Amino acid sequence: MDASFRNVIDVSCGLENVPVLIENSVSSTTVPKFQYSPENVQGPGCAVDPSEVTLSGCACVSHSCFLESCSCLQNQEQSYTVQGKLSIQHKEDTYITPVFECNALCPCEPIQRGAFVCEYAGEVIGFDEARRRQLAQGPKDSNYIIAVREHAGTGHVTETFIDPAEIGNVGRFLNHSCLPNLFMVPVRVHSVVPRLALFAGRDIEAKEELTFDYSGGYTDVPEISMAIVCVYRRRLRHMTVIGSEVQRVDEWRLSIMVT
Ligand SMILES: C[S@@+](CC[C@H](N)C(=O)[O-])C[C@H]1O[C@@H](n2cnc3c(N)ncnc32)[C@H](O)[C@@H]1O
Repeated sequence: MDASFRNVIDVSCGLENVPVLIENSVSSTTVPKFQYSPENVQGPGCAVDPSEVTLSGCACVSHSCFLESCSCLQNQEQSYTVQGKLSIQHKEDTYITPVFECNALCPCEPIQRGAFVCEYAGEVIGFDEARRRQLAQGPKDSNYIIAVREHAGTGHVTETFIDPAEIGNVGRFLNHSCLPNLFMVPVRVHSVVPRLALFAGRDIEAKEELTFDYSGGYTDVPEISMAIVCVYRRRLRHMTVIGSEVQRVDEWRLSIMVT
């Protein structure tokens, strides 16, 4: 990394895909104190929370909407090229036209195979703390601790324990399936601590529940998966490495759907 940056400080606190670094020539006292937000937030006098979905979605069922029929796109000319770049049509004496896009209420866009879906983010804890929390769980409590073991070619094993039970992101709501549509990959960005990223293992249509295999495997072959459904409880214990017995396999309190 460029030595002219204070690579210890990511001003975005990990909220951006790439760290926002401070140049070493900037004195630490002049680094502005502000809460970094990658998106607009509602401030005083703003009647509409910008993070809320306030535009209705289209009713397109195809995977790509057409200008003529898509209610989201109808207010504009073709805004993007087929390569996904903005169509730049600046002409003299014309105003820049706003862009309307499909949104979370539109059923038109499947999640494509290989697409990043979300992170399984939470408190990163040590083995002893993970075991302490695990042992403190009652038989009916859900287990959120994911243990990931990475085996380096040298024989070195790295263990990471992430618990989103008290502090965590949307990943905490994902259920286990032996026939999942997501798979987990440790990703390192700016830290030796891996981030647990979930990617689509196949194209996922609207309204499908998002699941991953807690044991770390991935198969989308139904015949193979059905054969291992009966060992779900044992697999779950294996997944957490440090031991978790799911007592009620019929428990479905919450699930995530693609909308
Ligand atoms: C990471 S949480 C998943 C979200 C959880 N269902 C919730 O509502 O918060 C893991 C817990 O969900 C439950 N769970 C996950 N997958 C399940 C499945 N396929 N069948 C029944 N329960 C499941 C188990 O209680 C497990 O300990």
